[in-house]
Amino acid sequence: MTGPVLLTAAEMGRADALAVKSGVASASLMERAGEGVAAAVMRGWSKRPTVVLCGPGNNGGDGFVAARKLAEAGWPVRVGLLGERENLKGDAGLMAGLYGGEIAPLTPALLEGAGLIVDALFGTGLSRPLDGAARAMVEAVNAHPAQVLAVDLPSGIDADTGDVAGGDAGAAIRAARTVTFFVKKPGHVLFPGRALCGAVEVVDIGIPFSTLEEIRPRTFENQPAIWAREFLRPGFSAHKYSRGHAAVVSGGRLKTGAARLAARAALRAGAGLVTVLTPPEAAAENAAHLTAVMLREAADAAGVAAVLEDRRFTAALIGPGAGVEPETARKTLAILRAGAAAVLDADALTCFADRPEALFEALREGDILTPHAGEFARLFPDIDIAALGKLEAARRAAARAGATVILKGADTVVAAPDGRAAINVNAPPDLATAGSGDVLAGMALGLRAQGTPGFETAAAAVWLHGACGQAAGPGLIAEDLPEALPQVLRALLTPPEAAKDEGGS
Ligand SMILES: NC(=O)C1=CN([C@@H]2O[C@H](COP(=O)(O)OP(=O)(O)OC[C@H]3O[C@@H](n4cnc5c(N)ncnc54)[C@H](O)[C@@H]3O)[C@@H](O)[C@H]2O)[C@@H](O)CC1
Ligand SMILES: [K+]
Repeated sequence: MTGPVLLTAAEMGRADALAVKSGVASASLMERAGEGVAAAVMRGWSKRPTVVLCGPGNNGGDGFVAARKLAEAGWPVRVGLLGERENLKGDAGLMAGLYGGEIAPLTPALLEGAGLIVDALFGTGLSRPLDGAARAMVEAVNAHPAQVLAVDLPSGIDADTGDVAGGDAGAAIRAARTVTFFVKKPGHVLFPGRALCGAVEVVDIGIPFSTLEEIRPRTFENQPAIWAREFLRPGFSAHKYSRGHAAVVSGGRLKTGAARLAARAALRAGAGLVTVLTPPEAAAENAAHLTAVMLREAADAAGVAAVLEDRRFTAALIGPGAGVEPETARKTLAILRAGAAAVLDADALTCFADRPEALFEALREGDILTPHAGEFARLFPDIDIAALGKLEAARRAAARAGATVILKGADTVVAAPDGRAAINVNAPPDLATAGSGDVLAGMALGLRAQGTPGFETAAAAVWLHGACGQAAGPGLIAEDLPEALPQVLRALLTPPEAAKDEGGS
């Protein structure tokens, strides 16, 4: 599997070294990288005055190659360099020599009359926030009307976190397009990096894919390829009992909607049976709104435990609408002791804020936690998302909890306790609406109830949730999302050949 693999800066360095070890010349990697950039320029824009901004490392080396290729094609090119020409080392020094044209100092005056700017200041080697001449240049570029093509990454973006180095006080290029090499980096898919990249193109520079066998990447773009879609299709011998029985714990009388939303999503995601466990005082309210979803009373933690003694329950969800009272923590622990797989959301997470260890001790590997950033901070107060980035924070949290963590947001990160992580890219902003998270938890519940492992369940649920958001479109409300699942699943499970037949008949 290579398509959805993401490599960190360190892993990319290893890929580079392994390629060279296998006999690929390092200068040829840079030559092809720069060639790819020049080709993208010529494909993307008509001929116009182009300014190439080169940095002091190999990103700048790619810039010199691109400038040479553009000049050879008759493009009017100007090159600016951060630092001194004689300080360029290795392949970058070589490529600066081969460029042959004038190399100007890096000042905003370079941009006068530019119709296009190629940003080759920094790539995966960025090691601190931009300052001095680099920062002044980046600010001038962002204020300039010409579009920007970024080489590898928009300069200022951290390849591993997608953050602007230095945070709000830092600076980074805003690009219309980004050309990267071999495979994408996490910084291309995590915000704000994702937004600053514009359209991302991946260019093959001759690094053999066999290097991935040695690197064993653990970070992926969340695509169906990473969670083999077979589990979404019931086998021919399936019956409702073989597809799992999911339980959803309902909140009190005025907070029952969240559980019903989740229950419906679980049923649509393929759980054979779904039962809402309701406090007696909310039974009438729940009963009035349920049809295919079943209903049982469970007054408290003991009641939940009693229902789940029936081992045909394969998974249970608590959190949506649950309330942060101590009884929610007791019910959560009852679920974890019962042996069914657990999906814990919202209040079921927050109610452990004062004693997270009690929760972590009870969790098992297949369990799933679905915090947003606020819930995450309450449960993992010493894992600082702002300092570590979402990816590393989610990874540490999953290792700490011993369960899969879905750290929700526009770029939701799914992390497993074994170190695997997936970054989601298909969620439209329309999903930021009341009840949307309840539906996601329900989708995870429905998949987990069928025996799908925790990480695959979580990644698939997040992707399906995003796809349902796209299918429902602008104006969507949470109720629309489970209803969009059949069309999303049909598209996902229809082989391309059959889809052609359907379209053509
Ligand atoms: N790894 C690979 O396989 C390949 C990498 N290539 C290019 O090489 C790049 C990585 O090259 P490098 O490792 O040389 O790193 P960069 O070129 O990204 O930058 C490193 C240089 O900038 C300095 N620096 C870092 N942050 C700075 C800051 N904030 N202000 C001022 N100076 C700063 C460093 O001290 C170093 O001199 C990639 O992004 C890519 O563009 C390509 O040539 C093709 C092959
Ligand atoms: K760059």
